Amino acid sequence: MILADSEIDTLKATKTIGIIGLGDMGLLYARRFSQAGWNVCGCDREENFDKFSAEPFEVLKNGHLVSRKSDVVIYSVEAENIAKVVRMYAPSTKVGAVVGGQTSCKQAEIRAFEEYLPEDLDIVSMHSLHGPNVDTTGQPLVLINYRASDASFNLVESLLSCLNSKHVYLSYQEHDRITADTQAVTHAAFLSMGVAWHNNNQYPWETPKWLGGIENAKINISLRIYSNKYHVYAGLAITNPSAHEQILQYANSCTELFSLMIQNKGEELRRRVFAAKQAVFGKLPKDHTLLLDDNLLQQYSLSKIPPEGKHPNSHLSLLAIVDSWSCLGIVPYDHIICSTPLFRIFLGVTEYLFCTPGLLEECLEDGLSKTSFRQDDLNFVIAAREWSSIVSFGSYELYKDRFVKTQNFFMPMIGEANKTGNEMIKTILQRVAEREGGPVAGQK
Ligand SMILES: NC(=O)C1=CN([C@@H]2O[C@H](COP(=O)(O)OP(=O)(O)OC[C@H]3O[C@@H](n4cnc5c(N)ncnc54)[C@H](OP(=O)(O)O)[C@@H]3O)[C@@H](O)[C@H]2O)C=CC1
Ligand SMILES: O=C(O)C(=O)Cc1ccc(O)cc1
Repeated sequence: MILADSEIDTLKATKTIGIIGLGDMGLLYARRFSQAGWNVCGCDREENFDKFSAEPFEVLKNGHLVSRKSDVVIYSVEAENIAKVVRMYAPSTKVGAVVGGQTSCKQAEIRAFEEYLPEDLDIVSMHSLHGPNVDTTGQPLVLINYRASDASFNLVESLLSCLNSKHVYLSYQEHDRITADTQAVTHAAFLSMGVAWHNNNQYPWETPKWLGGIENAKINISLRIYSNKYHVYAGLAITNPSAHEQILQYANSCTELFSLMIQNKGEELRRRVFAAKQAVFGKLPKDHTLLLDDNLLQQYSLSKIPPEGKHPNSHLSLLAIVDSWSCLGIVPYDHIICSTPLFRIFLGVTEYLFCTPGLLEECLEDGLSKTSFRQDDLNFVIAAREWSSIVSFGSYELYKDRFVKTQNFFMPMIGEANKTGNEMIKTILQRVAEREGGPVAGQK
């Protein structure tokens, strides 16, 4: 429960909030809490201490110093490091404090808390379902009351209320299941697009094949992911066992649909894709309006060449996501309350392809009869399989190696792609907010 303003003012005057890990998300939280009038302290690795001298909150040398004086401690470190870092600082936690974390998959985080925190400490975890450069207003923020008194939970919820996000209450198991369904597969698709372009030695904005709004969305989001730190995506996929299954299904769906196309098994392909369409989109109300359309996305192109004509495209990456949702029994609309901006865009683009009259038939026809996309689709299948095996090996090193190679390939365009992608996301999030009648959120 969010407390009354007067009660929050009392907490602000008496409680200290500690953030361990002042990277992108930790800094976002520390700055926002401090701007809202909370007493905040934080730390990063000791060797980074001097980087934070201009921050408007107290920066300490290490997590022991943060833990011993803070009434709320939030760990905001890499998923890969969570157990190691919690083990280090947990014994220094102040008596009576409440502890949480920001990692994107909660199983490993909760295990670390269970194992290393003294039993009398409360645990309330959280997850902001957006990146650090997105306006927090109206975005989903998951709160997990794992083991806490009402007073501790209310303290954490009241603290987080200054972000103006939409609070979603889940168990950690529900959280991990939903984020595997939404984030992990979304990332797998966009990561695979990047690797396929890289392996084909192609910058998609230089190739007239990738024309039009849907293609702009694919390119901008893929490059946006490759502009980030690899560990965010690695941690989220590797630490979440449900994600392995989803990503494998995505790779299998890509392989099987592509096999049907190259064998020219039109009837089987149509039957399978239309059954998937029915499973995923069949229950949408008659008056459902599409979130996205090709015209809206047309303007967000990285290409210097004016668009000319239309190129056939099988849209294998989008056919495969609907097929995998259908195979896994996932109805993505059930998870909209927990959606990240990228998931909404992926769903929006997919919905556009599947629900615009005639478009799906056209792309299946292209996939079956046109060969101009075969090489790209083959590379896409290989890339999806590669990501699936990297995740199932659970190797951060392999993940990093694959990610960074493709990141380097796109480096010359990352700055411009981020600018265009930011504009695109801003427009889309405004559209989401208008549709839902909520507060308008967007890119900062
Ligand atoms: N970025 C995103 O879009 C989102 C990320 N998350 C999750 O939030 C967490 C943080 O992500 P993000 O901020 O992006 O990542 P960053 O890499 O930007 O931040 C993590 C920070 O923790 C620091 N750190 C590592 N070990 C310690 C330690 N022992 N003591 C203090 N600080 C330490 C790191 O230092 P160094 O770099 O030197 O190792 C780094 O500065 C991750 O678990 C991520 O999955 C959640 C929502 C969105
Ligand atoms: O929107 C997305 O999917 C992102 O890529 C940003 C992101 C990354 C990790 C999270 O735990 C939450 C959001």
